[in-house]
Amino acid sequence: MDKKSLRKQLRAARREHVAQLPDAMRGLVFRHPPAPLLGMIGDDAVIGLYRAMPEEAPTTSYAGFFQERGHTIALPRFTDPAGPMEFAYHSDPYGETDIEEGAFGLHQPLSDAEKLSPDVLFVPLVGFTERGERLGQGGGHYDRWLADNPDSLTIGLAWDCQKVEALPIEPHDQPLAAIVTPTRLYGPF
Ligand SMILES: Nc1nc2c(c(=O)[nH]1)N(C=O)[C@@H](CNc1ccc(C(=O)N[C@@H](CCC(=O)O)C(=O)O)cc1)CN2
Ligand SMILES: Nc1ncnc2c1ncn2[C@@H]1O[C@H](COP(=O)(O)OP(=O)(O)OP(=O)(O)O)[C@@H](O)[C@H]1O
Repeated sequence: MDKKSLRKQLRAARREHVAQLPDAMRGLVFRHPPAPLLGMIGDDAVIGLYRAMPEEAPTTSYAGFFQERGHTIALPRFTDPAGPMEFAYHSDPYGETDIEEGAFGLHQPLSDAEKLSPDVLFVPLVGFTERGERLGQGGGHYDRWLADNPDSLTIGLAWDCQKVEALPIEPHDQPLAAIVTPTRLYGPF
């Protein structure tokens, strides 16, 4: 199946899965990274997160967790929707006073927030394989950023229903170091 059809099918599966999740479950999943991954994250690591859309794996608990441990948190930011994605300092994951609406309807750090280069990057997925291949929204934003920043530790967050046997991987597709779902850790590879 091509990427476009796969995205359509996987977004529908994700939507249905999240719609049937009991409210009480939402706060219990993705609380903090599994121990094998935490052991790979240095105390000084800058942590790149994303502001989850309702159907994506939630990141609120990870933001609180890393903030409490003294990590610097960064979020994606676009100065121009047609331009590259960058990451910038997110100082207030609890109060969310330092973000505004940006490209793609997503909330992002203010334009004067310091630009940062995350050492560890948690990325949203549309689909993944158990070998660490990923399918994203199709903008190429993460693929491009990862091509320019090959040393970052890249970890996908996804629901179990987003796993597929195979993806039509292209040369520019950047693999993940690990994937976390509510029931499994795939990798680290
Ligand atoms: N929460 C979140 N933040 C993110 C991303 C993401 O996938 N999720 N990105 C990933 O690159 C970057 C923004 N790029 C994006 C590129 C395309 C679409 C997009 O096509 N959105 C669809 C709706 C998708 C859906 O229904 O799930 C749209 O606008 O029609 C979204 C974000 C950085 N921040
Ligand atoms: N390193 C790169 N340099 C230039 N163009 C790139 C690069 N990586 C990806 N692209 C372009 O971005 C577009 C989207 O790529 P693709 O469909 O693989 O995105 P994706 O798997 O959904 O991942 P992403 O989350 O990165 O958007 C493609 O047209 C691709 O050619």
